[in-house]
Amino acid sequence: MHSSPYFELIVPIGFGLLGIVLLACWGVLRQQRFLPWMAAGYVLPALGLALQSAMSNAELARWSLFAGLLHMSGCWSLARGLTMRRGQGLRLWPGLLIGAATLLALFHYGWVDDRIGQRALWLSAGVAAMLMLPLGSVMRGGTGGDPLERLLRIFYVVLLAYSVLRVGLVAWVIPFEEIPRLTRSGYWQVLLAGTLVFGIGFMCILVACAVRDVIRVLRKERDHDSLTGLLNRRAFTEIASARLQDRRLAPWTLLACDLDHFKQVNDAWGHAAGDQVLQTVARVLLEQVREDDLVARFGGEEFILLLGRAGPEAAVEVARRIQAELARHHFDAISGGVTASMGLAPLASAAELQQALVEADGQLYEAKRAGRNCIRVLSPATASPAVEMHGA
Ligand SMILES: Nc1nc2c(ncn2[C@@H]2O[C@H](COP(=O)(O)OP(=O)(O)OP(=O)(O)O)[C@@H](O)[C@H]2O)c(=O)[nH]1
Repeated sequence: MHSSPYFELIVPIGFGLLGIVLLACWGVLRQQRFLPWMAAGYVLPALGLALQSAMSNAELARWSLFAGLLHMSGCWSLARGLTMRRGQGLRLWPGLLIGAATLLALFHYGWVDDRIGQRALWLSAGVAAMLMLPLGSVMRGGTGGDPLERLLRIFYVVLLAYSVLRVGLVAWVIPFEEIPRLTRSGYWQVLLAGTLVFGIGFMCILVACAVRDVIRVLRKERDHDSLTGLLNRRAFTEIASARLQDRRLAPWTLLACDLDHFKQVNDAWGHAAGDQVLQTVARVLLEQVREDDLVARFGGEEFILLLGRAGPEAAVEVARRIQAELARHHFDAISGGVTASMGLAPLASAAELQQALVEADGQLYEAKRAGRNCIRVLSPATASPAVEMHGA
């Protein structure tokens, strides 16, 4: 089996292009800082392969150190990119040690004692050892059932297994010393074909993961209030409509909560202190409700809660609890607690959501008019503002 010189060139060029695609993706997805490392993990070995493909065995001996450097630094970049993707670092010294040992061996078997088989063996072993560096980082933690993450892991494990297997093949199966020109041999052709197919697959998964991660971040930014991290109005409406389909969570009550005289907090302690109070209030609200309840900030100092498995009486209990907690809470940014007015409205289905928002807001307005720091509830039976309760 003899390889075509075109094929020998197509593979490194293909790899270089894949590296450029990764770089271009990084240009768009700037937060994905692992992408340039992965791009280097493609481009540097591609240069090494191109160099090797163009040479006779005698030339390979003289250039082996340089080609080895390209392969080693490329593999280290790949390892660095994979650990960075998992939000971890990669220590430099194990990579330096592996790289130095490999290059030393390549120098010896290229310049001192020219033995192509030994060079191939040491380079394969160096590549396998370098690719092992991110093993712990890639395999640690669950994939959360994410098919892309699982696929990425599988690809990495196959890449590692292949690079280890290659060390065995090179050591015991392939008679390198009898191959007149390594880069025209069947071994080289299979190596290039396998590397190309694998490289394309790996790159597709990497890009898909990067795009998916960016979409997740954008979606989070779209759905959440940047100051408190709570749901914003848009996301609240969307998620509440879906949650209201779940009959197991009935009955529901909508709770509108607005801090009293918040302008005075800003005026007395400054806007930054006001921001900190809003963040703390958001935490208090989340602490006082169940996990499947929804808490949103609709803007300013107004918060909306959807309470499940809570009729008006249970919801009033929650509102009282929140008021009591806000009053006694120690806020770092201001002295003393804050008070809040609350308006409650029951609802039976998603179709009633918009109406219930208006009603809860109406009750909140009533609570403000009644002197603040109190709770108003729209009675479900009479659909009129019936219950009046003063808070803590
Ligand atoms: N620090 C801070 N203040 C905000 C934010 N959004 C709105 N505010 C302030 O909240 C205050 C709301 O003032 P008002 O609407 O008069 O309400 P209030 O002073 O709480 O009075 P009542 O609601 O009637 O009890 C304004 O001073 C806004 O500038 C924010 O994100 N951070």
